[in-house]
Amino acid sequence: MRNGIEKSSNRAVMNYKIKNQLIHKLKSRFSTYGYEQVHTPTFEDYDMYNSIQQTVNKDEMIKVIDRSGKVLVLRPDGTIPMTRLTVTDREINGSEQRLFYVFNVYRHPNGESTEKESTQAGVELFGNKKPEADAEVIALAVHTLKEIGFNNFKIEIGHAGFFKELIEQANLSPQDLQQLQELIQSKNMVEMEPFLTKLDLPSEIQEALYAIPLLYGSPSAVLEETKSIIQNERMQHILDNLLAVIEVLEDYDVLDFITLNLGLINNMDYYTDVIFQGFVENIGKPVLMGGRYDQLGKQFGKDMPAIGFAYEVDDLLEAINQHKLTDVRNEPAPLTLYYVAKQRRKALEAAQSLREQEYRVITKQLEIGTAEAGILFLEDKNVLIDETEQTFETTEELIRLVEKGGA
Ligand SMILES: N[C@@H](Cc1c[nH]c[nH+]1)C(=O)O
Repeated sequence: MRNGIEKSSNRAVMNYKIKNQLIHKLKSRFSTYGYEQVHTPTFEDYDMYNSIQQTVNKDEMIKVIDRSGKVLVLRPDGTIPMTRLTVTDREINGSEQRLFYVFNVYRHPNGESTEKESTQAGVELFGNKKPEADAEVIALAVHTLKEIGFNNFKIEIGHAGFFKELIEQANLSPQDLQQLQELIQSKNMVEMEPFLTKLDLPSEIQEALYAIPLLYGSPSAVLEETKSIIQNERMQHILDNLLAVIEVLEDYDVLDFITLNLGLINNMDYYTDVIFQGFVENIGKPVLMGGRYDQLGKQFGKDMPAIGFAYEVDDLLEAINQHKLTDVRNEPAPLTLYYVAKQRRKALEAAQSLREQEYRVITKQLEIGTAEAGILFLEDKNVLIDETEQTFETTEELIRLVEKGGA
């Protein structure tokens, strides 16, 4: 205990501090790639979400009704409002845009989680369709994960169009499609085989679908294997596109962190091309998700290619804790300044001067037994009690003592 420091940091304070430091780190890194921060409203028009295709699942949205009876929704996603903002804002409309955000999204939980509210920190790159843009955001994801201190992590890259292309030819019922997606996602090869047999598909489609969960691993090997199940030009185009992105990622020197996973399925409908998720060791769910969504802009009136990703900040924090990567910078605890009633004015003045100099100061009336250490304004003297006791007259003298003591 120095200068009346009360060991204050309780769990809530610590957790918030760690979260803030993480967010600060992400924001600074996003900025160094030229992304600029914007914000969108928390309450949004339900009809807007309802009127567009490729939207958030309606059951997941959290609705509220305003005084006029209008149905609003708590921001269920970042990418949709960011796209609308970019399309409709005349100032930023037109050219390439790099934007980022840190805000909460609200969804009715599905799966194990019970939280309706989660913090996302995401980037969106609008107006660029090139593989270089895809690689840029993926490289940024790698850069941030490395910087946080993870060594063992992977960005899994897949393609939203690849699976779609195959199932289009298979013509499945929604239930079968759902089940197939689950089997692919869990790589459940044992159940996959009888399931596919039952569907009675042309054999080349059946084989291709069966192969999807196995198209997983180092980019070069997967790209090679995938060649054998290419059914048409569109699939060839998808493969060429993935290869082009991988080549840029090679130049970013991040291939060690990349896995190709053609069975990857993201839970948002708006993805059209490359999709990806970030996984760190021993954490079962992805800490970041993203992909290209070139058709969303059209829904708001402008054809505009786009790619981005978002960290689930709370999941990322859990991973940081598990991997013991918290590095909370210990700021000096606040100084405590005690006074007897008669000296209150003097003490408050001194506190003010210290605060002007960015010290954190708590003031308290002195009661018997309260002050073992701290800055005391007593009847007959002012004294700084630390490991030693030192008296002082003026605020300047006090500041000198505090600086010397490294309080
Ligand atoms: N909005 C997506 C993540 C994302 C950002 N940009 C593109 N995708 C999600 O919540 O999963």
